[in-house]
Amino acid sequence: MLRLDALSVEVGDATLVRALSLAVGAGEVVGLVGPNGSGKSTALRCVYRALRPTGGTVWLGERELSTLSLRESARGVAALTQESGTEMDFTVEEVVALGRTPHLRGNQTLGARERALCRDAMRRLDVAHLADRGVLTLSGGERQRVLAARALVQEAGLLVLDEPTNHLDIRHQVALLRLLRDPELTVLVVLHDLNLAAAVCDRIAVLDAGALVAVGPPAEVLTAELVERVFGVAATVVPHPLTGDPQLLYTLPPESPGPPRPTHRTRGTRP
Ligand SMILES: Nc1ncnc2c1ncn2[C@@H]1O[C@H](COP(=O)(O)OP(=O)(O)OP(=O)(O)O)[C@@H](O)[C@H]1O
Repeated sequence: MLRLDALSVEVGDATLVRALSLAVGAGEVVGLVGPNGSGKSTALRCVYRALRPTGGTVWLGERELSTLSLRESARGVAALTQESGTEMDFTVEEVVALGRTPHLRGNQTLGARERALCRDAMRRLDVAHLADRGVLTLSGGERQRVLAARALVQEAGLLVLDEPTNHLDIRHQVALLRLLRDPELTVLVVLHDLNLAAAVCDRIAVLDAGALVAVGPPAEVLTAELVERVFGVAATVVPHPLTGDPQLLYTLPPESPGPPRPTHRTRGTRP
């Protein structure tokens, strides 16, 4: 469904993404993880056409992404990203309806089916009660859920999400990730929380310094050795008692002996 073929992004002397080859099959959820600055968002931006790669090819089904019109690619790829902002003072209902734009012609308005689709997405993302509110008045998590609803109603074959759980409380994180486990959806998602990634993803791809260093089912990829090597963190990996998914437990390392702290001066002891 989605295939990145030796995708590279170079800016000046820097290689942000290095010959990345990765496929996401129809109905699959693939997670992209890696340290800060490892190239995850950059790779994703090439998929939703915010950035033109300097090398390699993005295939959407049988078609090369760069040959599609913007309307065609908006029907094929829906994105929920850090760039999905809504600076205009639309209502929640209006913002969600914007997700249908790639399917409308000219000034065509939404039909009954489309309005029902929007209502359903708002219900699933728990924002129906906010329908008439201006998006600029929403909290960060509420706004993130509105943008997720907008991406869902786009009914694109492929959904790409960049840290979609940003701003969400744990109930809404779990609910949003649950929505991704829909056989109708093909998903490429950037996640920082490796435990949530293990719970939701069929496969996990690990980027380090722009290069793919591991890809496979969570239990094969999320080993203590990989987490130490890529993230520089000691983790204990245990199977989830109910699902068997790998879960990582972290302990804070002892504080390194830095310079001596200034001694606490108590009142009345000024020299
Ligand atoms: N236009 C640019 N020019 C130079 N460097 C850039 C440019 N855009 C991004 N970078 C750098 O490329 C690297 C990869 O950035 P990217 O946003 O893809 O990382 P990321 O893996 O998504 O990180 P994070 O986990 O912090 O969101 C970073 O070091 C970033 O500073």
